[in-house]
Amino acid sequence: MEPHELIVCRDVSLGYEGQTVLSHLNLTIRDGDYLCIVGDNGSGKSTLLRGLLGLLAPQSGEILRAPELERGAVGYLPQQTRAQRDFPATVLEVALSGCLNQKGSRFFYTRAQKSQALMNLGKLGVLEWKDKSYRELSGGQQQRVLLARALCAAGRLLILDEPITGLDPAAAQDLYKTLSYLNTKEGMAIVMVTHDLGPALRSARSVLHIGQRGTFLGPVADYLASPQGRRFREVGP
Ligand SMILES: Nc1ncnc2c1ncn2[C@@H]1O[C@H](COP(=O)(O)OP(=O)(O)OP(=O)(O)O)[C@@H](O)[C@H]1O
Repeated sequence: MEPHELIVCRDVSLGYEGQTVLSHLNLTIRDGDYLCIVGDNGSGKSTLLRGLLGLLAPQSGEILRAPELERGAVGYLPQQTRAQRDFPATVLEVALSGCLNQKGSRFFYTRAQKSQALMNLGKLGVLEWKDKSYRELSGGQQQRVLLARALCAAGRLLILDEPITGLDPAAAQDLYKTLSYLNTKEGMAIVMVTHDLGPALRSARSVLHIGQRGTFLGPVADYLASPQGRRFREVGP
């Protein structure tokens, strides 16, 4: 792998127990990339994220990861479930749990990890709630805390699975602004699965569209001119 490459998928097929969901995918994620993954329900977007994260082994082909990602330095914002919304911990504890991968066998978080968690809560504009109970926050507020948590884990890459689900338009716009800031000012690579194409594509650089009639991978402008992208334009916002 080249030094600026984070994840390289070579001719990768992914699926479950004999069923192949994605076939022969070639994809490279590099430092500073901002990739949106789009496609119909059930097309395999979350499956691909599992592959990128190393949670699902490819059926064929190979997925290479930069060494620091192998050690867990990926920020991951999964789709939220109802049960997670009720998590009994303070906002700071939730953010700090993003540092778990770096904690090793130590029982306590270090002072540096606490400062990092506080800094990330500050970046997301939720520092004032640090001692509040997480379960008492609204969905949008919780999403910001979870993004701060993901940032605690992220070295160079953030992976997000439908991050604006349940957010009102203003909260969604705030989230996109934050992601743009992290990408352009801090050089964080972002890979995001979304159904919210219009606003998402305004900040993304490239698109992977997984469709029944084949995949598209390329810059946003080329996507919008492609058959898949044109279809989206007809039905999109
Ligand atoms: N753990 C699993 N075991 C077996 N099959 C699965 C599993 N997870 C997903 N699938 C199947 O893999 C296919 C792709 O699912 P996936 O969740 O990756 O799609 P998606 O594009 O993320 O969908 P959505 O837009 O609805 O979130 C579906 O047919 C689904 O039923």
